[in-house]
Amino acid sequence: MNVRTIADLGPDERAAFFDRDAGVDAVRDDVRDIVSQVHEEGDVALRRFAEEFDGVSVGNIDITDAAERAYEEIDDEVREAIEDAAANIRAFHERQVPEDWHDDFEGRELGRRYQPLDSAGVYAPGGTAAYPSSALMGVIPAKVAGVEHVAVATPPAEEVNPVTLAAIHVAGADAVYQVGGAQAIAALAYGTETVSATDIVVGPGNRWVTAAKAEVRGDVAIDFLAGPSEIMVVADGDADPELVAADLVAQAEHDENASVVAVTDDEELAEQVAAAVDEQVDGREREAVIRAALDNDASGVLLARSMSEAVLFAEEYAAEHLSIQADDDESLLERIPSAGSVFLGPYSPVAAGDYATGTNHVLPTGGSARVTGGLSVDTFVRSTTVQRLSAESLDDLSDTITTLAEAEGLEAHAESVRKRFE
Ligand SMILES: NC(=O)c1ccc[n+]([C@@H]2O[C@H](COP(=O)([O-])OP(=O)(O)OC[C@H]3O[C@@H](n4cnc5c(N)ncnc54)[C@H](O)[C@@H]3O)[C@@H](O)[C@H]2O)c1
Ligand SMILES: N[C@H](CO)Cc1c[nH]c[nH+]1
Ligand SMILES: [Zn+2]
Repeated sequence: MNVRTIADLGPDERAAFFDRDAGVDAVRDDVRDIVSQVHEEGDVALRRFAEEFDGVSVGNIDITDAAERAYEEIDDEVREAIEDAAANIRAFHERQVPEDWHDDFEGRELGRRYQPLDSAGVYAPGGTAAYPSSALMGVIPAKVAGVEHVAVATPPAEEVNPVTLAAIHVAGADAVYQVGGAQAIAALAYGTETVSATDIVVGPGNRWVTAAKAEVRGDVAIDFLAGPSEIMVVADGDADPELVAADLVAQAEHDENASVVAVTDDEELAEQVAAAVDEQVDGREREAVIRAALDNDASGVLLARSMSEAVLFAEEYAAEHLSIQADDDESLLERIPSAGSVFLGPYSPVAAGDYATGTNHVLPTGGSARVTGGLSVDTFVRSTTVQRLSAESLDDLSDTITTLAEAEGLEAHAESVRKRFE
């Protein structure tokens, strides 16, 4: 890997770091076509795409029964790890359950109530790697929120990954379908003969999955775009280059479209990180994927003229994962509010949050961390405001209401208030 200096990046090179949706944009037309075929042909299209994209001839699309069996059959050690991670994820998300409230505002009784959505569709990726952890991250918050029907879609295979199925069972899903990619998102959004349509479609995935969520948004609720993984490491000269490199390589391992960046003001550290990355990639099982991700226009080891420049770059990047490996990590964090999830200090590798701390790993990518956080209980609840006014409190407000109604030319609005006092 080469070290590049931020100040020397050309405008296009710089823009590439902040425009990370290019891979998703490139498949939008294909995905629109897949989504409309599923909408029109249902299960027939799902089976056709399973053959075409997954090389699998699917019998039963509904494999709900297989989840409990897989749970019984997997290794004890793996079952325990799933249960351990699930308990931590559940505990963290239980803290997020919003409470109804109401209060008296000078005679106006005002409140907010929360209700779970009726149903949710969770995508658990499984193309080039299996993602049991994503099944936990999608299903558990929905169930903690109180969603009655949670369905999971995961790519088809001769034998769907048993660990993913076991995780789906532990998380408490109500239905499991073997369908992957854009076609899975379309099925959860619109329904087919086998798959029930859901109120919201959530979960991470590759660029086809992500483009499909963008396509169905509007017809159905989605969480946000949680595409190919990203990491931004902000490091000072005291950071351990081997650890910085390890975190970059780990996220690069997800997808050739993943984006991984380290930024520092210390030239020696930058060179050491770049060299350590090269060493750590060699001979890995997913070496080709990692190398492709490292070659991305939005990946690199960057040298800043100061930590202030590094911080500004990281804030503009708005990474899915922000790792700060620097002495004054808390004060740097104050200056980088845009990130999906933050990892502070040398003992907080992103992999810890990926699996087991309890925080959610379904996180916004492509810069959308500027405006949204990750998956949470909030994703699965709707809020309603409620109000009851006394005669006196309506009287107190009536001049304000009628004056504004008349200023808007909406006489009937004003009249509906005056009528109460005739
Ligand atoms: N942002 C997040 O929160 C987050 C969390 C976990 C994983 N991820 C990302 O999820 C992704 C998982 O990717 P994956 O590929 O392993 O699994 P996946 O399940 O997302 O995608 C596999 C599916 O892609 C479809 N597909 C593959 N090639 C296609 C083509 N040429 N045309 C149309 N469809 C095609 C197939 O239908 C296949 O079933 C990675 O990018 C990873 O970084 C993101
Ligand atoms: N880093 C991914 C989110 O971008 C989550 C994950 C799942 N498994 C391993 N990692
Ligand atoms: Zn990961």
